[in-house]
Amino acid sequence: MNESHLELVDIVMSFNGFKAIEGLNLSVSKGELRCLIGPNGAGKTTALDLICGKIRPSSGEIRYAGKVISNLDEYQIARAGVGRKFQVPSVLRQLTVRENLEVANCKQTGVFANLFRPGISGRRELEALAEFVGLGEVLDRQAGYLSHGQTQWLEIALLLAQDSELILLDEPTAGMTVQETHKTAEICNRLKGRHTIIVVEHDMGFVKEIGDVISVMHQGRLLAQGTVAEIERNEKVREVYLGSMGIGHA
Ligand SMILES: Nc1ncnc2c1ncn2[C@@H]1O[C@H](COP(=O)(O)OP(=O)(O)OP(=O)(O)O)[C@@H](O)[C@H]1O
Repeated sequence: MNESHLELVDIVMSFNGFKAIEGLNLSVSKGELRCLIGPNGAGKTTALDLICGKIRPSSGEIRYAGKVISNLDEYQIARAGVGRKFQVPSVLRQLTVRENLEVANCKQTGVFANLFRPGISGRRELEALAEFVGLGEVLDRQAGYLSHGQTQWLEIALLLAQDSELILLDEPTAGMTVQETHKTAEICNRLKGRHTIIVVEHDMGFVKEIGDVISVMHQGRLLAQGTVAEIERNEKVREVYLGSMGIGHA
């Protein structure tokens, strides 16, 4: 767990002179699930945009699996194993769940290698993956007819089908019911150790369910980092984000 899988080193991101990220340093270990929290405008989504190559830093360096990726194009970073789930789903609504997974998986040779032992037929693996995210019963349903929660889980399954080693989730529970949020936490917890995951979230109940280490951003920088308990106690974090009532009430 100690090997650094992703490193952001002195990152600055300037939009026409406005510094959305101003000297961000972040290191995430292999197999770790890191929660990224902070007030609106702190730079969390921009940080994910930088990691997946949607934008390039004005200065600084991003390293993934020991290699500099901040000079690569988005498709090259995706090919290197970085998968991003956006707030707006990108599933193919006309296709079934099964077909969506097949499309996501078709370019890979090591079928679902991260999740399931080799030797199982592609069909079995695909079904096991659907089961893993709770979509086993709706494999042949058109994606356009899935519930909001199911659509989000399909998005996560698509990243797994692409064999993404580093998974970036931007507010995965937005718009979910309490039950759906809890189920998403279960999925995230089961992925720990097998994938490196960064989750940007405002739902502090969810963060508490999944977070081992939490990084708090404020004004484009890292304000604090630690366990849920440490973050809850941190005066600076309470001041800018959590208020005085504790993380459960943020
Ligand atoms: N393309 C852009 N051009 C100009 N400013 C931008 C751009 N993208 C982001 N910003 C600004 O950078 C700052 C950080 O935005 P970002 O979306 O990363 O914050 P965030 O922490 O994800 O906030 P939220 O929790 O509201 O999603 C904001 O002030 C935002 O307006």
